[in-house]
Amino acid sequence: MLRHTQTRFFSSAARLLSATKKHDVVVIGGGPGGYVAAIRAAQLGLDTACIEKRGSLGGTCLNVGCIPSKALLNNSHLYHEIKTESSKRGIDIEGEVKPNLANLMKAKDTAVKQLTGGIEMLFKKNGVTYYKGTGSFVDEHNVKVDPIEGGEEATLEAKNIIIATGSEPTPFPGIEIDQERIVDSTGALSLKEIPKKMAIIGGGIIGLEMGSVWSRLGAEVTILEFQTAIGGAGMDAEVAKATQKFLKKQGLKFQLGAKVNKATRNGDEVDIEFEDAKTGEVQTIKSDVLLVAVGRRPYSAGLNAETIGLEFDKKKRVVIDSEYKTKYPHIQCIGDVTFGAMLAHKAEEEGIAAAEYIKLGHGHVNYGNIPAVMYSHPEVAWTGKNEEELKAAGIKYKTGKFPFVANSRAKTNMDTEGFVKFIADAETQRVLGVHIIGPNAGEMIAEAGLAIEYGASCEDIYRTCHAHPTLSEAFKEAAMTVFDKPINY
Ligand SMILES: Cc1cc2nc3c(=O)[nH]c(=O)nc-3n(C[C@H](O)[C@H](O)[C@H](O)COP(=O)(O)OP(=O)(O)OC[C@H]3O[C@@H](n4cnc5c(N)ncnc54)[C@H](O)[C@@H]3O)c2cc1C
Ligand SMILES: NC(=O)c1ccc[n+]([C@@H]2O[C@H](COP(=O)([O-])OP(=O)(O)OC[C@H]3O[C@@H](n4cnc5c(N)ncnc54)[C@H](O)[C@@H]3O)[C@@H](O)[C@H]2O)c1
Repeated sequence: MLRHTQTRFFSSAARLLSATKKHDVVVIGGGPGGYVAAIRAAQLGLDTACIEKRGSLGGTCLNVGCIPSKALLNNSHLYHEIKTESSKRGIDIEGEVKPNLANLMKAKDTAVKQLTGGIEMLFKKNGVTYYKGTGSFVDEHNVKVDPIEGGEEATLEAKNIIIATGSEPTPFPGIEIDQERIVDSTGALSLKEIPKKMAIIGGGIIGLEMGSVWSRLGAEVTILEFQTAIGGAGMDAEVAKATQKFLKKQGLKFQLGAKVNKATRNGDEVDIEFEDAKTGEVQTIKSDVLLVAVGRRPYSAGLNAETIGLEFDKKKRVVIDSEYKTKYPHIQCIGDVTFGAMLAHKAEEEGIAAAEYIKLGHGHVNYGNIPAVMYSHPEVAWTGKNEEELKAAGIKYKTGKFPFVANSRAKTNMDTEGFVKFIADAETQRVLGVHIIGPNAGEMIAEAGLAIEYGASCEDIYRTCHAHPTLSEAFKEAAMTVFDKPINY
C-alpha cells in the first residue's frame, strides 16, 4: 500500500515537473491586446507564451465583436443599397432582391475564421507559444494552464506577465439573457431569423451598429436610451444630433430619456416596460427580439487574482501605473480589463507599449488621440477633443465645417450625407479635434490622427495637396473654413 502511494506521489510530481515551462513573458488572453503584446514581445527577442481559453485567438474583437459586426454591417449595407438605390444609379434588377440570412451569417463566419486562424499563423511565424486553456495565478511568478480541448495542462514560470483578459457585456439587473429572444451583442450577431420588431436598450455604439444591421434587413428597430443624446461617451453633441437625424431617416426609432424598468419574455415576444425619466410616464412595448447593449465591464473571472492580491478599482478595472504595471512591477495589464476606452486599437497600442516597456524601458500611447469609429452608413468618426471637453477645460477654440454635399466625389457617388468638422486652437489654429459624419469617415479619421500627432495647424492641412476628386478634399476644405473661406462652398 505504502509502495503504491509512493509511486503515485512520484509519478504526479514528475508530471508536474515535466509540465513546468519557463518563459520571459506570459500573456494571459489572446485578444487584440494580448495577441499583439505577445507578437511584439517575441519580435523583441523575448521567449513569449500566450494563454487563451476561447478556443480561437483574437478575443472579443475577432470572434464576437469588431469583425463579425463589420461583416454584417457591410453586407447589410450592400443589400440595402441594391434594394433602395439601384434604379436611381441606372441599374435595373429583375426579380426580388432579398436577404439570405444563412448566407450572410456564413460570410460573417468565414471572415472570422480566416482572421482568427491568421493570428495562429502569426504566432508560429514569430515563435509565440500558444497554450489553449484558462490561465490562473498560482503565485506572482507562476501561472497555471487549465486546458481546454486540444490544450495541455502546464505551469508556466514567467519573468514577466501581461494580463489582457478583456471585457464582457454589462448585465441589466433583472433581465435574463437567453440569446434567443433577449440577447446581448453576441446573440445579436447570430439571430436565426430577421425579427419583425427589435427593441434595443442602449443607444451607444453597439446599439446603433446592430440596430443599423437589423433595420436594413427589415426589422422595425426602437432604441431605448437613458440619456438625452445617443452615441455613448465621447461623441461630439452636434455630431450626435446629426447622427440621430440620419439614422431616423433610415427608419430607426428613438426613445431618449427612457428608463427601462423591466423586460420579460412571453413565448415568442418580449414585453419591455420603460418610463420617461422626466415625466415618469410609463409605456410598454412589445418586440420579437430585445438587445441589451448598456456597455461592457472588465473581465477577470478565473484569473485567481485574489491569490496575489491584485488591486482593482470600483469598476473592477485592474489598477495600473503609466507603464501598465500593477502593484507588481513584473505584472502588467492592458486593454479592456483596465482603464480607458474599450476599443481594439487602444488595446493593441497598449500591447505594443507594454512589450516595449519590458524590453526597451519605454513605450508610447497618446491617449489624447485614440480614434473612435461607428460603422453605420454614413460612418461617424472622431479623434482628439470635442467641443464639450474644450469648454469644460476653458480652452478657446474655433470650429470649421464642410459638408459632403459640396464635395465632388460624394456628389458623384450619390453619397452626400454628413460633414467634416474641425476644432482648432483659437490662436494657433493647431488641430485639437476632428469629427466626421460621412462616407468612409473611418478611413479619413486617420489623416486627422496624423495631424494631431504631429501638431499640425489647419493651414498645414490646407496647404497639403489632396487628390481630386476624392472625399478627402472635404477634409482639406473643412480645415480651411476654420480660418478662411472654403473654395467649393
Ligand atoms: C459587438 C462588438 C463590436 C465591437 N466593435 C469594435 C470595433 O469596430 N472597433 C473597436 O475598436 N472595438 C470594437 N469592439 C470592442 C473590442 O472588441 C474590444 O475593445 C477589444 O476586443 C478589447 O481587446 P482585449 O484584448 O482587451 O480583450 P478581449 O478582446 O476581450 O480579449 C480577451 C481574451 O482573453 C481571454 N481570457 C479571459 N480570461 C482568460 C484567462 N483567465 N485565461 C485565458 N484566456 C482568458 C478571453 O477568452 C478573450 O478571448 C467591439 C465589441 C463588441 C462587443
Ligand atoms: N465601432 C466600435 O468601435 C465599437 C463597436 C461596438 C462596441 N464598441 C465598444 O464596446 C463597448 C460597449 O458598447 P456599448 O454600446 O454597449 O456601450 P456604450 O457605453 O457605448 O453605450 C451604452 C449606452 O447605453 C446607455 N445605457 C446604459 N444604461 C442604460 C439603461 N439602464 N437604460 C437605457 N440606456 C442605458 C448609455 O447611456 C449609453 O448610451 C464600448 O466601449 C464601445 O466602445 C466599439
